[in-house]
Amino acid sequence: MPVIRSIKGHEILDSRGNPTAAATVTLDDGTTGWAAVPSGASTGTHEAVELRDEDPRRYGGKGVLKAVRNIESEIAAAAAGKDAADQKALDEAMIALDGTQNKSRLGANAILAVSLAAARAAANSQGVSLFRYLNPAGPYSLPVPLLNILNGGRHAANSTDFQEFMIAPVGAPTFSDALRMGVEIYHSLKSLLKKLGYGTNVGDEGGFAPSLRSNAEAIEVIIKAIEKAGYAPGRECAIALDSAASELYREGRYVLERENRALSSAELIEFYAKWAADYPIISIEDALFEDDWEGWKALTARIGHKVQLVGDDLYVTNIKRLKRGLAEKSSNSILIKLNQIGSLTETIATIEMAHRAGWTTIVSHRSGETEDTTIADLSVALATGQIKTGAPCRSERTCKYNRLLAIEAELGAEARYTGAAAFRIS
Ligand SMILES: C=C(OP(=O)(O)O)C(=O)O
Ligand SMILES: [Mg+2]
Repeated sequence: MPVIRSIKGHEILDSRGNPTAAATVTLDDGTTGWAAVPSGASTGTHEAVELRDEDPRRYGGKGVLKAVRNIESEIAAAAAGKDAADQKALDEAMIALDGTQNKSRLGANAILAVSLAAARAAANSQGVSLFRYLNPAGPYSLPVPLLNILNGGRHAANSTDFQEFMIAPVGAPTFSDALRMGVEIYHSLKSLLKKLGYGTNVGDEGGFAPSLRSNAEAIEVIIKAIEKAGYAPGRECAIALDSAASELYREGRYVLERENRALSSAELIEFYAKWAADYPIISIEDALFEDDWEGWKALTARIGHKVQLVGDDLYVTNIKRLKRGLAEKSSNSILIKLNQIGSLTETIATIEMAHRAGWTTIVSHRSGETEDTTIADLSVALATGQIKTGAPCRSERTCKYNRLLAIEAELGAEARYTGAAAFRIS
């Protein structure tokens, strides 16, 4: 049983050029594990706290030296001598040490960096891949990649109101075929946008960010890109959205600037119902505001039988909010972001509760990412069936896709691609 000998904290940069926290855990057998924590832009109000410094002279007050100090002082002292492979005991000790509901004292970024680095160290010490360490018995499945090929909202200025237009290659036979399809459609979209006279600069997650005339035009150009790449929209490659509607919400209405209108919750639900009837949309995330519980319930009753409805800001990977969603039938799916809750143990508990209830789960990156690839292993280990990790370009996104290719190769004949079954809707 290798125990934790020491922990180092690091202030590193994320893909937006902002500082973020990382940690290295060293065990008494000499093995190490490193992990880094990403950072969101359209963060939910109910997320665990990302601790940042107040010193305006460093990174305009956005440094994470406080979190790093907490890793190296209090957390390191509490973790020293603990079994790195007893994830639950380690995470519970850090949560108790923090002592708050939202990890605001030590920082969810500090706690999560150590939580993940300890798991990596334990896997390295056992000489196994992280996905096998997380679930030694399997079964494993390769997720459907939800590739965000058109960025808007908080992730790209002057683009669509909705934040993410993703493609889901549900009809591919394997993960590598799905990724190839996604890449071909991404390049097909680029040439189509050029031909239409739109810009092909990219947003925070690597998707194009053109100044389109309307939100519907984004869907229409993506359908054309799927066809131009030689695939059947819907059957081979479906469309998934993340509206990030909390960012559109002003005084009880949803403001669509591109379309010069502000919709009530009921009107926006009808808007989605029409889109779901007109277009091959398989999934909508954060369709409504994070506290519009009544609206979510109505939306699920209206289109939940045929569209995956995913709560991101609504649940913030928090089991308490998920329980409310399950009781009220607020949606049929949950987005999983480790840093929304701040420990590996709590994240896994949330995924398992959702699966037990028959809901789907999507493991997700953040818009500010690092080269850490933990989410790829987590999606395979827990058979979440879907992963959201941006466009197939920019290394902080492709490292997750490349890790999934490596896992597929390691599994060989055992590798299973989830495909359309991941969505569990008719
Ligand atoms: C990945 C997302 O963006 P962010 O990290 O900015 O919250 C999201 O909203 O799903
Ligand atoms: Mg989201």
